[in-house]
Amino acid sequence: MKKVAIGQAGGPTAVINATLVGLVETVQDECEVLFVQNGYEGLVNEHFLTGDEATIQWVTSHRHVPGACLGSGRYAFTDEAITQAVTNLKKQGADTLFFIGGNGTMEALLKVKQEAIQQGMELTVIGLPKTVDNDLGSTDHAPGFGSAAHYVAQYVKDASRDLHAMKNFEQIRVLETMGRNAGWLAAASGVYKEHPEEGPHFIAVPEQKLDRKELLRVVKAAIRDYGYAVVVVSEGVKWEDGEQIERAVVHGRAVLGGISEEIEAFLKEELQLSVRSELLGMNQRAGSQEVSTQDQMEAYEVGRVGGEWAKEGADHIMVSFVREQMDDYEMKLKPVKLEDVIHEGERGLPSQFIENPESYYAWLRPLLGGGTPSYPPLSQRRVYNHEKIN
Ligand SMILES: Nc1ncnc2c1ncn2[C@@H]1O[C@H](COP(=O)(O)OP(=O)(O)O)[C@@H](O)[C@H]1O
Ligand SMILES: O=P(O)(O)OC[C@H]1O[C@](O)(COP(=O)(O)O)[C@@H](O)[C@@H]1O
Ligand SMILES: [Mg+2]
Repeated sequence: MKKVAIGQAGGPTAVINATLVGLVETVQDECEVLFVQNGYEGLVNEHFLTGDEATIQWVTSHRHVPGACLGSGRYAFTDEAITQAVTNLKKQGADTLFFIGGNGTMEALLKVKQEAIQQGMELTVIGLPKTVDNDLGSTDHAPGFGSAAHYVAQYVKDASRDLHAMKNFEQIRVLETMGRNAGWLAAASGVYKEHPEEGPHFIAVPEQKLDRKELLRVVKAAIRDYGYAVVVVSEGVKWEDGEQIERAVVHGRAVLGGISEEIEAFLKEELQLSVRSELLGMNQRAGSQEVSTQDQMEAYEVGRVGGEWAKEGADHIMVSFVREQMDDYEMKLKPVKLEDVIHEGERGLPSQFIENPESYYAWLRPLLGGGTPSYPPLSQRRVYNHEKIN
């Protein structure tokens, strides 16, 4: 009987547990299951949970629960730690290792495979994708992103209504999204926009440097035409002459954020209007109230299919999504080599999607589940009080 170790690593999502449940339900009859707690740290420090009946039942009760029920986290997985991880897996008698995670997780998984080869251990490794940033390479998208995109788009649509209602008091809102070096999430903020007066009016993505003149031009035009302006900025955006803003470095990884505050200060100074910046918050990645039904279904399938492929002998691959047709979305999965995923690095928003947002929205819509209810246009009566803006 195979012995399968399973862990989750990196930032959690609203649907990462669905992938775990899909996998566990697929392998539990034929394999012994060993859960790894707290990401790669659990492999090194032997935070294992035996997959007995009660534990399996507890894990599978998380199918619709956000977070990462095994514990995830970020951990300095050094070469020494990797050697220890493989030694521990050997000690446990595990012959297969699954990790559910993003680009960092896949890189670590391949390192574990290479170390196992060094130690003469036969270890199958399989990666199951998750990301809210959609920066994972060699796949059309990954579970977690659709829900996060829906969350951001709905938030921005509603924030427009909030700000429009208050425009005699506050005129500009700057909303900062997650995404690290990739603009997929920030760019998704416009997918539910139905009327020109609705926000977002300006979106800044990390793939392009932020031009002060252009920002000012668009914000002024929105204030002039609609009386208010909504700006969306991805946490990884740099000014044309600036660097990425790092709030901290933890285990060698930068915690990004703060560009929205700088934009707030800039626009206040330039326009002498009331401006508020806001971080959309950590629930972008794991909020359960905005889960996309498509994303939830796909997350489970990724786990199920990964389990099936392991039974058929797959090794050092990640389960990935392919899209064959743009206009008729059908979920299709295929194995890709971990080396290829890693080789691609952090995948940014393609320039054709930046230049043509409608083509991006067409690509994105199938991943959002039910989408959003339609709102009527904002008030047609223009009673604005910003003579300063011309
Ligand atoms: N280059 C690497 N070498 C070894 N381990 C890594 C590497 N990158 C990431 N990891 C491990 O994988 C974990 C998950 O990666 P991280 O980048 O945090 O999230 P994600 O997998 O979502 O991109 C890290 O916390 C770390 O333990
Ligand atoms: O504060 P942290 O640890 O950087 O977490 C926030 C980050 O986590 C993420 O949600 C996801 O990161 P990973 O998928 O790479 O783990 C990023 O978008 C965001 O930058
Ligand atoms: Mg990552």
